[in-house]
Amino acid sequence: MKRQDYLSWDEYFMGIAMLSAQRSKDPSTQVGACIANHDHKILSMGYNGMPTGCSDDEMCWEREGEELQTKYPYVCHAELNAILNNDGGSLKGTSIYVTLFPCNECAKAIIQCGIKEVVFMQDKYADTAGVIASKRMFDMAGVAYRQYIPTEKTLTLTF
Ligand SMILES: Nc1ccn([C@H]2C[C@H](O)[C@@H](COP(=O)(O)O)O2)c(=O)n1
Ligand SMILES: [Zn+2]
Repeated sequence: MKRQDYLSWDEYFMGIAMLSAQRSKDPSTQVGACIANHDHKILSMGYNGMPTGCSDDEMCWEREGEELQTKYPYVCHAELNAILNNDGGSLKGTSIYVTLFPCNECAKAIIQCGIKEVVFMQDKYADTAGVIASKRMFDMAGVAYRQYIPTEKTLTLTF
């Protein structure tokens, strides 16, 4: 008889997004994303981080203060990194698994590259204009979004 406690596709793709988030150097919010197609193939992954060539050690990671001294103008979001990390093939009709609901800038990129489904874990910025705008754009553009339903399964990774 086959194993019964294997990961579902949702658990697998969200698990990859969660693992990717652990690469983030952001001290307050680590976000991961994983893009998969209808054949359950993973096409790309990403996490929030500074652009290539912009040193993680030299850039600011502050949330507050003079804008140019915060992380916000510089950090590349997990979803955008996952889209840009894709190796040239089409992302049309794919699903993006992301640990935090996409902001409006990532929502535009998600729509423009043809991703058709967003599966998110947290929505802690649901009340912000950015996330409200994302949902408005997804609704208009026919991008489905659904919250990942936690399964309480625990997986221990020992490195
Ligand atoms: N959907 C999102 C939303 C945010 N991020 C990144 C941008 C920042 O690095 C961090 C948020 O920081 P906070 O304001 O919570 O201190 O998360 C992302 O990658 N994707
Ligand atoms: Zn974003």
